[in-house]
Amino acid sequence: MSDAIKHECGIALVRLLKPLEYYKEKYGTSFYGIQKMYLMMEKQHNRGQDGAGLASIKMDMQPGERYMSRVRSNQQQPIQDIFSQINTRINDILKERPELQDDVEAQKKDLPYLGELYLGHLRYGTFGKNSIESVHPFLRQNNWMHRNLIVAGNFNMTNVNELFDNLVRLGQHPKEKADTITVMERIGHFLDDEVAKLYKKLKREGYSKREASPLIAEQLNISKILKRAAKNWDGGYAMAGLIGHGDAFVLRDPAGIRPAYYYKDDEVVVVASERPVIQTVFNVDFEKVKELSPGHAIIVKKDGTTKEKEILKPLERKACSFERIYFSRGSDKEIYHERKKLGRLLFPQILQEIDEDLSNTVFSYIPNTAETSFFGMVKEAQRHLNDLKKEQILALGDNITPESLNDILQLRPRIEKIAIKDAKLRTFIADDNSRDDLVAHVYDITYGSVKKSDNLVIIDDSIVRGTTLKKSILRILDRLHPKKIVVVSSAPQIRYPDCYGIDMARLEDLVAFRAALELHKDAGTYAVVEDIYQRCLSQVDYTDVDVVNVVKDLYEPFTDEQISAKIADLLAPEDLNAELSIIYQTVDKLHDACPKNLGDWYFTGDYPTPGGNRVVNRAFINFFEGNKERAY
Ligand SMILES: O=P(O)(O)OC[C@H]1O[C@H](OP(=O)(O)OP(=O)(O)O)[C@H](O)[C@@H]1O
Repeated sequence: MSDAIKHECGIALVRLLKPLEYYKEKYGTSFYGIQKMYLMMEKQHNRGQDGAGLASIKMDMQPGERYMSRVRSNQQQPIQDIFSQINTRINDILKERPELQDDVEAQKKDLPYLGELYLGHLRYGTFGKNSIESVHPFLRQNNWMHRNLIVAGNFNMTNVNELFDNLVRLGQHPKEKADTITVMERIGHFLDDEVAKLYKKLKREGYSKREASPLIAEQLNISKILKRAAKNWDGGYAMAGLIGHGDAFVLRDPAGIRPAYYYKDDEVVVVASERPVIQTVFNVDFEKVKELSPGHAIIVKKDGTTKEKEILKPLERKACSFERIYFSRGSDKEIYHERKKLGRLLFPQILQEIDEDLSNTVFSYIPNTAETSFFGMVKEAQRHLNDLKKEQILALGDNITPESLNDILQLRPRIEKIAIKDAKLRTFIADDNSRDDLVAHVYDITYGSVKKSDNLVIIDDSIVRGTTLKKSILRILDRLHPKKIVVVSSAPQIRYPDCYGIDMARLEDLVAFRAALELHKDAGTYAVVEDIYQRCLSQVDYTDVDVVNVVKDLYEPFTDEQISAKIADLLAPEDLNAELSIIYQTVDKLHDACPKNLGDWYFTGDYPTPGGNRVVNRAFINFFEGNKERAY
């Protein structure tokens, strides 16, 4: 599997429950659905910037009339690109045929993309080629309406090879080994099977082929299809699909690794990867947007009946904590508080690192995601200073004077905007090849904000490969000549690869892993590396449930602090003048801050699905053998 595409990361689904005339009447436009899709996708651009795609379905069309459309783009600004393609096509037709302007029925017939059901996708494709073929949604077409399948997902499977072999065993001949194709073909296979069974049943009941078609669509049991299709999936996913006649579904993985939220009223059913997107676009309160339960699917039948159904037995909930720390937009009510708390909880470690010298310390953050945890960190600094002030004021007793009081009250945390990000891009989700150069040039600095006697505390949400620090931030901070730079990470040390959708694939890319290797070299215990390799090899033929993550043993002898100190050594440019230290969040405090998202495999090595242990050991084998392939 050398060039498969991974990390498909944002979905949006809209089902309009009323006829298009209703929206024209109420909202002044029959393009209501398209407009909402644009907003839903735009507001999730944090989840993927390499590609975007949209598919639409018109319901109840006559034979010979087009009812499915799809548009995809892998251009620079893919969301804008697909919607400008849609607008151009629609406007061109409207210009030629102005009589369509107010005739919704004719519009639906003759304008592309104008339908009742929409599925959008944003692609975060950090691996493999960014060709248009890798952009979702994917189509599996057929002349029977109810056999058409459109799939888009935020997912990553750890057992693609096994799933592929299963398809071959079914007699299929898949054109690619990529998990998207594998997953779609699997759903497609059971869709076909279900359709065939229904047809047989209806035939027995005396229906003709033509009469059977709408009845098949009506009786199609989506949850049964999903149960059979997803039985052997091992991974993290929010898998969305549309069926040609108008059924729709979104299925979430049983450990709840990938996120999915939905909202329903009498006009729409909406599903998205992030809650605030739905809140803003449909103007609804936090409480009205539901989280899709792990192992469940939301299924919207063509007649509008909407149900959340258990498809797979839920596993222990391990929702991805990196969603909360970095990946999601921080505008969600809960995520906003969680990020602030992450910053707050780091303050005691920071205070120690700066010898409690708050007068000579400037606080700042690396834009953009860390801004919220910065607020939390500063609020805690304020609270700490208030306690100090209280003590000092009380200690003054009768000697209190306006001047002495003033001196005390003047104490406050010094905060500055130090680092500036020139581009709106998220570098982490930029594709591997261009990232280093991007990181090196994307940040700039505010001069004149730090004195030579100052500590500079700068918080970032995560230090993964350390590229942002090494290639850019540390050098530019050093130009301000602080005495000491303290980099604070609101995430714990990332020690293990992710295999469920966030791009942390190669062990040797992770700076914590490189630090552990160096510590073993220093301690004369590097032989453990070969030993771990041998133990990884010895498990290659085990079934997934029996595999143990032996890479944990690499970190076992060292404390978090030792690893952090070594990371600082590795990341400090040789000519750095300031003293450098790095502080990471602890895993316990992360859980305290984000209690609903306890998925922490990249920090702890505790994978929520059996496939994870195989992946981490494979990643170690790849590292040891100098094999640049990804482990899943
Ligand atoms: O250690 P590294 O491998 O360099 O990765 C971590 C960095 O990448 C992310 O920035 P990004 O530019 O993606 O996004 P942001 O502006 O939203 O923080 C993140 O916020 C860290 O700064």
